[in-house]
Amino acid sequence: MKNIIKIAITGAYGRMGSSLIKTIQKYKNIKLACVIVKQKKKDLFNIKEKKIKIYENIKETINLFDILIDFTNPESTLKNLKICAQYNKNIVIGTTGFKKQEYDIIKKHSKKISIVLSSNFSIGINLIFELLKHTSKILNDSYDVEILESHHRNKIDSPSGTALSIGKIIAKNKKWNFEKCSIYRKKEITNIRKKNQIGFSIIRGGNTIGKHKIMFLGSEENIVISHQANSRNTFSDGAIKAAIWLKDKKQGLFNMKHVLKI
Ligand SMILES: NC(=O)C1=CN([C@@H]2O[C@H](COP(=O)(O)OP(=O)(O)OC[C@H]3O[C@@H](n4cnc5c(N)ncnc54)[C@H](OP(=O)(O)O)[C@@H]3O)[C@@H](O)[C@H]2O)C=CC1
Ligand SMILES: O=C(O)C1=N[C@H](C(=O)O)C[C@H](O)C1
Repeated sequence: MKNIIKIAITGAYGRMGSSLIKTIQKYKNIKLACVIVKQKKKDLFNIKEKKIKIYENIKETINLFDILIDFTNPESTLKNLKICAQYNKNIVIGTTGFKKQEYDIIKKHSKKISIVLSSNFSIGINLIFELLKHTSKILNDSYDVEILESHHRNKIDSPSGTALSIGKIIAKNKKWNFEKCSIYRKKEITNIRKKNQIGFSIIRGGNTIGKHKIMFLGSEENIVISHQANSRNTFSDGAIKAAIWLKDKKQGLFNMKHVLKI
C-alpha cells in the first residue's frame, strides 16, 4: 500500500466530480480516499459500493488524503486551497472564473505547496495551447483573431477559462496587451473591425461539454483550429494524471504543460 496515492475530491455531486469518481477507478495506484460535498444529498452508487465516506467539512478529511482535486467554484476552491496550504497538501485545481486578485492568492499559496492549475485538462487543448504559441508568432497582424466557445446551459463563467487562456497565449505571443485587445462580441459593437484585436463569442445551451474554435482570418486564407470534448473523461483523466505527477512536488504553480512534458 506504500505507493498508493490517496486522493480526495471536492464537489463530488457535480458534473466534474462525478466524472472524476468514475475515471479514478481505472487507475490501480490510486485510492479514492474520500469525497467532500457542500451538503450530503444522496449516496453515490459507486462510492457506496467501495465504502468511501462522504464529508461536508474538509478539515475532517485532512489526514485521509495526499492530494485534493477540486472542480467547484472560485469561492469554494479558495477556501479549500487555504486549508490545503495550512496542512501541506498539494492540490489540482480545475475551477475556472478566477478574478485577478483570486489568481494572486493561488500564486501566494504555491510558495508553500504544489498546485496544478489548468483551465482545461484535456490533452487536445493543451496541444493547441502550444500550437498557438507558434501560430500567433508566424501569422502577421493582417490576420484577424476570433475565438468562439460553446458550452452547456449550466455553465456559470463566461467566456470559458479555456477561451481566456487561448486569448492570453495569443496576446502574449503577438506582444499585444490582453486587456486592451480583447473585445467581447455583443449587440452594441458597430463599425468596421479594428486590427490587433481578439474577438470573443460565446454560446450557452443544451448539453455541449465544451467546444473551442480559434480563427485566424486573413484576406487570402482562413486558418481555423478547433477542439471538441466528447466526454468529461478527457478532463478528469488529465486531472488525475496531474495529481499523480504532483505527488512528490514540494512547492510551485504548475500547469498541464509541465505534467504532459510538452
Ligand atoms: N479545467 C477543466 O478542465 C474543467 C474545468 N471545469 C470547471 O470546473 C468547475 C465545476 O464545473 P462542473 O462540475 O460543471 O460544475 P457543477 O456545478 O456540476 O459542480 C460543482 C460542484 O461543486 C459543489 N460545491 C460548491 N461549493 C462547494 C463547497 N463549498 N464545498 C463542496 N462542494 C461545493 C457544488 O455543490 P452544489 O451542487 O451543492 O452547489 C457542485 O456539486 C467550473 O468552474 C468549470 O468551469 C469544468 C470542466 C473542465
Ligand atoms: O464548465 C465547463 O464545463 C468547462 N469549463 C472549462 C472552461 O471554462 O474552459 C473547460 C471546459 O471547456 C469545460
